[in-house]
Amino acid sequence: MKWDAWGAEAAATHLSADIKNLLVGVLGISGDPIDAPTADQVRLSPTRLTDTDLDALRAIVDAVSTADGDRLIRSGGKSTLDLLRRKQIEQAAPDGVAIPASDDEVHALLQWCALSEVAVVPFGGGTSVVGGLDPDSGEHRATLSVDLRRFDELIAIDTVSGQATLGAGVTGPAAEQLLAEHGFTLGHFPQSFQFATIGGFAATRSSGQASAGYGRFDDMVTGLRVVTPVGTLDLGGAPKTAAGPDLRQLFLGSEGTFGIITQVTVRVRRIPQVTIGEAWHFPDFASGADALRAVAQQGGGPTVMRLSDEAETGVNLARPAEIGAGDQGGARSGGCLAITTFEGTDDVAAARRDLTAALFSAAGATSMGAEPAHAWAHGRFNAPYLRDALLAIGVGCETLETATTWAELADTKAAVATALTTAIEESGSPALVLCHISHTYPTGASLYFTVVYRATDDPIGQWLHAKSAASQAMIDSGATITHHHAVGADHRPWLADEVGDVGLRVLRAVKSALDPTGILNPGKLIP
Ligand SMILES: Cc1cc2nc3c(=O)[nH]c(=O)nc-3n(C[C@H](O)[C@H](O)[C@H](O)COP(=O)(O)OP(=O)(O)OC[C@H]3O[C@@H](n4cnc5c(N)ncnc54)[C@H](O)[C@@H]3O)c2cc1C
Repeated sequence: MKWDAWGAEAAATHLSADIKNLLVGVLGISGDPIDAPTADQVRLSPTRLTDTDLDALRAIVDAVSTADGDRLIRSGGKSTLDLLRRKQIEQAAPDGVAIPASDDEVHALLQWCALSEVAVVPFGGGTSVVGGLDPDSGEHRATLSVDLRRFDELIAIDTVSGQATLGAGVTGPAAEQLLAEHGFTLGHFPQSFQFATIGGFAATRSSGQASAGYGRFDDMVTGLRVVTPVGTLDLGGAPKTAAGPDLRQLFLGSEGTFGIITQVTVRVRRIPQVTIGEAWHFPDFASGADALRAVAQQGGGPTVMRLSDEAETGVNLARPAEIGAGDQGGARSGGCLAITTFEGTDDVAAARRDLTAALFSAAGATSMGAEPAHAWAHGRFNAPYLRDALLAIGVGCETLETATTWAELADTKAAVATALTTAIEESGSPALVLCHISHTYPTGASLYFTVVYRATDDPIGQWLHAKSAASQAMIDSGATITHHHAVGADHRPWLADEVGDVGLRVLRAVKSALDPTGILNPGKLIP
């Protein structure tokens, strides 16, 4: 993973001259590259760990570093805010990095940190988009990034029950590869799939693009091992239990503030025999949303089901390589694009497709065939590279998401889009706001927004203003502050609105029981 951008070096996207000219015309940018330091030019805050600290840490773990390169790569996640910070000369970073290899080492590290007043930021794939990896030391004297990459094994697989235990540091592709050797799949494909980890998915309640068929990551988890400063919990076992509240739920979404997840047991499924892709054209977003609701409420439908609004359809966001080439490559004008996939045996996938097609057709959809769905599947992990190319020429680009009930969906979409547009326009730039329905449930859906605008001389302040307006609009319209990106530092000011004062007291009580000195991920999740 690059330190200042998304993804692998070789996979960078370069904007075509046509797109650049379009952006110059629409946003009024110059098109020239903006200033950004190389890694060598960045000045990190000096480490506050002493030689005595490092000796103590190295007695616990053999991989401990205070090298600038190791600290820089773990100094944040991959939100636009993070990437804008990476363009500054002076940057904050954790004071050191430790890479433990066993539960015992994690426990010893936590105990040493608690005694030594050193904060701990658990680090998975480094793909947080909510400030979950900010090197915040809180009340403590230093910050240690604890990287889980050595927890990289398939620990066990039970092919009879359909469940597998994976180390927290296993990445998305590694998990699929390890499970495929036994004929199974996890079916969790967030856009950050290539770099994010099993532990990170659990810690943030991640949701993947195939959630209509496989569920969210928290639906897949059957067991967890969590190491805390006061001891280790092994949770899960029986498929369901009435033995009191489900403690696994305390740790799903705990974002490294209650403990470090070292193993996750997940429900896995046999690799499907076939996957059919099909795209659909709806006359407008309202009819498309009604159709997705009908399918989600009926059940037995697609594995992937998403609907772009008119603006997103118009700019071709489903095909990052062809942005601006006209909707669906010019095949149709107006309306909205929906993408579906269906899995199973030949018969099951076909039956699921037919059930969905009947409801879609009744809502005015026409099939566009398989090709646009294949194009989406082919390019679905590429869009984040585009953001880097935009930021490099002074175009702001960020995504944010929420979820609400079907009854409130249209109002929430309008409120968030208006808040974003108004806030960006107040900064002096036009705003292009795109949206799609990314995850569906019988009772509601998540809305995923992309906003593109001209960055000002204060791009961080500009984005914080827009993000704050959008977050407030979500809360005011009764939607959640986050459907799957988590809370981190960025959404923390709105958590009280979401869970109430008593809810916050419960979370604080749990934290103080598990982490009495408050070393775990200060400044995240709990205000
Ligand atoms: C381009 C892009 C696309 C994305 N698309 C999606 C998407 O489609 N769906 C989605 O759900 N999310 C998405 N995300 C957000 C992000 O990928 C998820 O939140 C992911 O689950 C984070 O996993 P990670 O391993 O990278 O964790 P990190 O980013 O390393 O950490 C995330 C948080 O969890 C904590 N943490 C990490 N590992 C552990 C552990 N083992 N124990 C305890 N705490 C831990 C960290 O301290 C941090 O607070 C996207 C992000 C980017 C940059």
